[in-house]
Amino acid sequence: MKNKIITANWKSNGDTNSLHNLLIPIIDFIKKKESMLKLIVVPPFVYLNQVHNIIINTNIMLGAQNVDIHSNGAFTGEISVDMLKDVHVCYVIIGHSERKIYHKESDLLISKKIQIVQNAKLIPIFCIGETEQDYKNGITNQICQKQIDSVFNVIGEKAFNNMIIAYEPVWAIGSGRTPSIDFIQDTCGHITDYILNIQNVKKKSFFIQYGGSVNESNIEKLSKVIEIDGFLIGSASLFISRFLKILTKYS
Ligand SMILES: O=C(CO)COP(=O)(O)O
Repeated sequence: MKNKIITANWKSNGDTNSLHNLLIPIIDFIKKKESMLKLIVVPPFVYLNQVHNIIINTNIMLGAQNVDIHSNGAFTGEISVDMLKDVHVCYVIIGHSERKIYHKESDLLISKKIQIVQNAKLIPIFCIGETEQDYKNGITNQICQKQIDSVFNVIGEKAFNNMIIAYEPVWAIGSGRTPSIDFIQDTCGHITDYILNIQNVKKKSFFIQYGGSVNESNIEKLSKVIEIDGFLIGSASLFISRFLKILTKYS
């Protein structure tokens, strides 16, 4: 049976009302549909508690968009992994390209965050992917390998067990453009083989999502990629009619 995991990354969007109004029909859909689909919703930090209270008693899971590497203490403005656990977070997006671009997060910091998250028994959604220039230069595989190597160097091969890896080409995020199906297939296949080789095993113990301009028009085509276990969706997950179409087509 193919894994189907959808993560809705709401980024820095929404408010108390709009997130409530978004979630109610999603919960209705998930309850009615006997589907193998697993759904993770990832609101901004300040709405985690509210969202938890709405999705409680459903099988929708809660994710966070970031975490600090420090535990509780004098780190003004930061959120620790203990706080995330306290508000029932199970997944944490780490290494998103927007955090690399706007907050200058390095591969080393990202690897440390993954370690913190795993030590707390939460599951990282580790974002990797190439810039447009890398894509044009034909070095996508090397870029993904470098990002994977950094995690391996800090945590070792066990890092990849049960992890979600999100292949998100930076140039596809929010642009309306996606790589070809063949390209996604080849890249995700390469990521899988590369990690299996590091682990020296044959069986995959991690999941791969694709992210970047996934929408209601391309979801059917994208879901044909056999290497993919699901999708990390940004803007299309903020509009209920679009998101329900995605869930319907993918279920
Ligand atoms: O960055 C993304 C999800 O983390 C993708 O965003 P879009 O779906 O808006 O392209």
